[in-house]
Amino acid sequence: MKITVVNHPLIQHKLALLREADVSTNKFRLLTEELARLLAYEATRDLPLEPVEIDGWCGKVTVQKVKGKKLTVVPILRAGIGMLNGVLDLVPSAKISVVGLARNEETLQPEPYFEKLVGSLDDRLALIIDPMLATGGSLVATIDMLKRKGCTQIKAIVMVAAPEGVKLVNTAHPDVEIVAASLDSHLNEHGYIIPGLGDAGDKIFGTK
Ligand SMILES: O=P(O)(O)OC[C@H]1O[C@H](OP(=O)(O)OP(=O)(O)O)[C@H](O)[C@@H]1O
Ligand SMILES: O=c1cc[nH]c(=O)[nH]1
Ligand SMILES: [Mg+2]
Repeated sequence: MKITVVNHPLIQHKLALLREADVSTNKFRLLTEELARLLAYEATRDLPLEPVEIDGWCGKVTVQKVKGKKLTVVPILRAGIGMLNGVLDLVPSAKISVVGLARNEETLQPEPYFEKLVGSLDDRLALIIDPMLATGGSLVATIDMLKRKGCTQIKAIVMVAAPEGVKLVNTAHPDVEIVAASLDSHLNEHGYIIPGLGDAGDKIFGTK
Protein backbone atom coordinates (compact mmCIF):
# COMPACT_ATOMS: atom_id res chain seq x y z
CA MET A 1 0.00 0.00 0.00
CA LYS A 2 1.40 3.42 -0.99
CA ILE A 3 0.52 6.18 1.48
CA THR A 4 2.49 8.72 3.53
CA VAL A 5 1.22 8.80 7.12
CA VAL A 6 2.61 11.85 8.90
CA ASN A 7 3.44 10.85 12.46
CA HIS A 8 4.27 14.35 13.72
CA PRO A 9 3.19 14.67 17.39
CA LEU A 10 1.05 17.77 16.74
CA ILE A 11 -0.80 15.99 13.94
CA GLN A 12 -1.43 12.92 16.05
CA HIS A 13 -2.58 15.04 19.01
CA LYS A 14 -5.04 17.05 16.92
CA LEU A 15 -6.37 13.87 15.32
CA ALA A 16 -6.90 12.41 18.80
CA LEU A 17 -9.03 15.44 19.75
CA LEU A 18 -11.04 15.10 16.52
CA ARG A 19 -11.93 11.50 17.36
CA GLU A 20 -13.74 12.40 20.59
CA ALA A 21 -17.44 11.53 20.34
CA ASP A 22 -18.65 14.82 21.84
CA VAL A 23 -16.41 17.15 19.81
CA SER A 24 -18.32 20.37 18.99
CA THR A 25 -18.82 21.72 15.48
CA ASN A 26 -16.61 24.69 16.29
CA LYS A 27 -13.79 22.51 17.62
CA PHE A 28 -14.06 20.02 14.75
CA ARG A 29 -13.79 22.88 12.25
CA LEU A 30 -10.79 24.48 13.97
CA LEU A 31 -8.94 21.17 14.31
CA THR A 32 -9.65 20.25 10.68
CA GLU A 33 -8.16 23.54 9.55
CA GLU A 34 -5.11 23.16 11.79
CA LEU A 35 -4.54 19.58 10.65
CA ALA A 36 -4.88 20.60 7.00
CA ARG A 37 -2.20 23.25 7.50
CA LEU A 38 0.25 20.74 8.99
CA LEU A 39 -0.50 18.08 6.36
CA ALA A 40 -0.09 20.63 3.55
CA TYR A 41 3.34 21.52 4.94
CA GLU A 42 4.32 17.87 4.55
CA ALA A 43 2.67 17.45 1.14
CA THR A 44 4.54 20.45 -0.29
CA ARG A 45 7.91 19.29 1.04
CA ASP A 46 9.22 18.41 -2.43
CA LEU A 47 8.05 21.45 -4.41
CA PRO A 48 10.89 22.28 -6.80
CA LEU A 49 13.03 25.36 -6.03
CA GLU A 50 15.02 27.59 -8.37
CA PRO A 51 17.80 30.07 -7.64
CA VAL A 52 16.78 33.71 -8.12
CA GLU A 53 18.99 36.81 -7.78
CA ILE A 54 17.39 39.62 -5.77
CA ASP A 55 18.44 42.97 -4.32
CA GLY A 56 19.15 42.23 -0.66
CA TRP A 57 20.02 44.70 2.09
CA CYS A 58 23.77 44.38 1.33
CA GLY A 59 23.57 44.01 -2.45
CA LYS A 60 22.77 41.17 -4.82
CA VAL A 61 22.01 37.85 -3.21
CA THR A 62 20.92 34.54 -4.72
CA VAL A 63 17.93 33.03 -2.94
CA GLN A 64 15.79 29.91 -3.49
CA LYS A 65 12.18 30.37 -4.56
CA VAL A 66 9.47 27.89 -5.46
CA LYS A 67 9.79 27.17 -9.18
CA GLY A 68 6.82 28.14 -11.30
CA LYS A 69 4.51 28.43 -8.27
CA LYS A 70 1.74 26.84 -10.30
CA LEU A 71 -0.59 25.00 -8.02
CA THR A 72 -4.27 24.36 -7.68
CA VAL A 73 -6.00 23.25 -4.50
CA VAL A 74 -8.96 20.93 -5.18
CA PRO A 75 -11.47 20.72 -2.32
CA ILE A 76 -14.05 17.94 -2.71
CA LEU A 77 -17.42 19.35 -1.59
CA ARG A 78 -18.57 19.54 1.01
CA ALA A 79 -16.10 18.30 3.61
CA GLY A 80 -12.99 19.37 1.67
CA ILE A 81 -14.00 23.02 2.24
CA GLY A 82 -13.19 22.48 5.92
CA MET A 83 -9.52 22.00 5.00
CA LEU A 84 -9.26 24.83 2.48
CA ASN A 85 -8.24 27.77 4.67
CA GLY A 86 -5.57 25.70 6.40
CA VAL A 87 -3.97 24.82 3.06
CA LEU A 88 -4.33 28.37 1.69
CA ASP A 89 -2.41 29.70 4.71
CA LEU A 90 0.65 28.02 3.19
CA VAL A 91 -0.05 28.66 -0.49
CA PRO A 92 -2.13 31.87 -0.48
CA SER A 93 -1.85 32.48 -4.23
CA ALA A 94 -3.02 29.00 -5.25
CA LYS A 95 -5.91 28.74 -7.68
CA ILE A 96 -8.89 26.74 -6.47
CA SER A 97 -10.63 23.99 -8.46
CA VAL A 98 -13.89 22.87 -6.88
CA VAL A 99 -15.34 19.38 -7.31
CA GLY A 100 -18.77 18.46 -5.92
CA LEU A 101 -19.39 14.80 -5.17
CA ALA A 102 -21.94 13.18 -2.90
CA ARG A 103 -21.57 9.56 -1.96
CA ASN A 104 -24.77 7.62 -2.50
CA GLU A 105 -25.47 6.10 0.92
CA GLU A 106 -26.80 2.84 -0.55
CA THR A 107 -24.45 2.12 -3.43
CA LEU A 108 -21.49 4.04 -1.89
CA GLN A 109 -20.78 5.36 -5.38
CA PRO A 110 -19.82 9.06 -5.76
CA GLU A 111 -22.41 11.14 -7.61
CA PRO A 112 -20.91 14.23 -9.28
CA TYR A 113 -22.88 17.51 -9.00
CA PHE A 114 -20.31 20.26 -9.57
CA GLU A 115 -17.05 20.74 -11.46
CA LYS A 116 -15.23 24.04 -11.85
CA LEU A 117 -11.56 23.45 -12.55
CA VAL A 118 -8.97 26.14 -13.27
CA GLY A 119 -7.36 26.32 -16.71
CA SER A 120 -3.89 25.14 -17.78
CA LEU A 121 -3.95 22.07 -15.58
CA ASP A 122 -1.23 20.47 -17.69
CA ASP A 123 1.54 22.40 -15.91
CA ARG A 124 0.01 22.64 -12.43
CA LEU A 125 0.34 20.51 -9.33
CA ALA A 126 -3.15 19.64 -8.06
CA LEU A 127 -3.51 19.20 -4.30
CA ILE A 128 -6.81 17.41 -3.66
CA ILE A 129 -8.21 17.90 -0.15
CA ASP A 130 -10.88 15.81 1.56
CA PRO A 131 -10.90 14.74 5.22
CA MET A 132 -12.02 11.15 4.50
CA LEU A 133 -10.73 8.49 2.10
CA ALA A 134 -13.16 5.60 2.64
CA THR A 135 -13.96 3.31 -0.33
CA GLY A 136 -11.82 5.62 -2.49
CA GLY A 137 -14.60 6.17 -5.03
CA SER A 138 -14.73 9.96 -4.50
CA LEU A 139 -10.97 10.39 -4.77
CA VAL A 140 -10.69 8.21 -7.88
CA ALA A 141 -13.55 10.16 -9.53
CA THR A 142 -11.80 13.46 -8.73
CA ILE A 143 -8.46 12.26 -10.10
CA ASP A 144 -10.27 11.04 -13.25
CA MET A 145 -11.77 14.54 -13.71
CA LEU A 146 -8.39 16.23 -13.28
CA LYS A 147 -6.63 13.85 -15.65
CA ARG A 148 -9.38 14.28 -18.28
CA LYS A 149 -8.49 18.01 -18.23
CA GLY A 150 -4.79 17.26 -18.72
CA CYS A 151 -3.48 17.36 -15.15
CA THR A 152 -0.40 15.16 -14.72
CA GLN A 153 0.83 16.03 -11.21
CA ILE A 154 -1.63 15.15 -8.45
CA LYS A 155 -1.37 14.67 -4.69
CA ALA A 156 -4.17 14.01 -2.23
CA ILE A 157 -4.26 15.23 1.37
CA VAL A 158 -6.70 13.41 3.64
CA MET A 159 -7.02 13.29 7.41
CA VAL A 160 -8.08 9.64 7.74
CA ALA A 161 -7.75 6.86 5.17
CA ALA A 162 -9.10 3.31 5.07
CA PRO A 163 -6.97 0.52 3.57
CA GLU A 164 -9.79 -0.30 1.11
CA GLY A 165 -9.69 3.23 -0.33
CA VAL A 166 -5.91 3.44 -0.46
CA LYS A 167 -5.81 0.17 -2.43
CA LEU A 168 -8.42 1.40 -4.91
CA VAL A 169 -6.57 4.68 -5.52
CA ASN A 170 -3.17 2.96 -5.72
CA THR A 171 -4.54 0.55 -8.33
CA ALA A 172 -6.43 3.11 -10.44
CA HIS A 173 -3.83 5.90 -10.14
CA PRO A 174 -0.45 4.58 -8.95
CA ASP A 175 1.17 7.97 -9.75
CA VAL A 176 -0.89 9.85 -7.13
CA GLU A 177 0.69 10.32 -3.70
CA ILE A 178 -1.63 10.20 -0.70
CA VAL A 179 -0.66 12.13 2.45
CA ALA A 180 -2.68 11.32 5.59
CA ALA A 181 -2.72 11.79 9.35
CA SER A 182 -3.82 8.18 9.85
CA LEU A 183 -4.35 4.88 8.08
CA ASP A 184 -7.23 3.40 10.03
CA SER A 185 -8.38 -0.21 10.44
CA HIS A 186 -11.24 -0.88 8.00
CA LEU A 187 -14.67 0.16 6.70
CA ASN A 188 -17.88 -0.91 8.44
CA GLU A 189 -20.91 -2.32 6.57
CA HIS A 190 -22.11 1.25 5.82
CA GLY A 191 -18.78 2.30 4.28
CA TYR A 192 -17.72 4.35 7.32
CA ILE A 193 -14.11 4.32 8.44
CA ILE A 194 -13.41 2.51 11.73
CA PRO A 195 -12.35 4.03 14.08
CA GLY A 196 -12.55 7.09 11.78
CA LEU A 197 -14.27 10.34 12.65
CA GLY A 198 -17.88 9.64 11.74
CA ASP A 199 -19.42 11.84 9.06
CA ALA A 200 -16.85 14.60 8.55
CA GLY A 201 -19.12 16.72 6.31
CA ASP A 202 -21.90 16.74 8.88
CA LYS A 203 -19.45 17.54 11.68
CA ILE A 204 -17.88 20.46 9.79
CA PHE A 205 -21.18 21.94 8.63
CA GLY A 206 -23.18 21.08 11.76
CA THR A 207 -25.84 19.28 9.75
CA LYS A 208 -26.46 16.39 12.11
O1 LIG B 1 -14.03 7.27 -0.25
P1 LIG B 1 -15.52 7.36 -0.40
O2 LIG B 1 -16.21 6.08 -0.06
O3 LIG B 1 -15.93 7.92 -1.72
O4 LIG B 1 -16.05 8.33 0.75
C1 LIG B 1 -15.42 9.52 1.10
C2 LIG B 1 -16.27 10.70 0.73
O5 LIG B 1 -17.44 10.73 1.55
C3 LIG B 1 -17.52 11.97 2.23
O6 LIG B 1 -18.24 12.91 1.53
P2 LIG B 1 -19.83 12.79 1.29
O7 LIG B 1 -20.07 12.16 -0.04
O8 LIG B 1 -20.45 12.18 2.47
O9 LIG B 1 -20.27 14.28 1.12
P3 LIG B 1 -20.18 15.54 2.07
O10 LIG B 1 -18.75 15.98 2.07
O11 LIG B 1 -21.10 16.51 1.43
O12 LIG B 1 -20.64 15.13 3.44
C4 LIG B 1 -16.07 12.40 2.33
O13 LIG B 1 -15.90 13.77 2.58
C5 LIG B 1 -15.51 11.97 1.00
O14 LIG B 1 -15.74 12.90 -0.04
O1 LIG C 1 -16.10 7.39 7.56
C1 LIG C 1 -16.54 8.14 6.66
C2 LIG C 1 -16.75 7.69 5.34
C3 LIG C 1 -17.21 8.56 4.41
N1 LIG C 1 -17.47 9.84 4.75
C4 LIG C 1 -17.28 10.29 6.02
O2 LIG C 1 -17.50 11.47 6.31
N2 LIG C 1 -16.83 9.42 6.94
MG1 LIG D 1 -17.59 14.22 -0.31
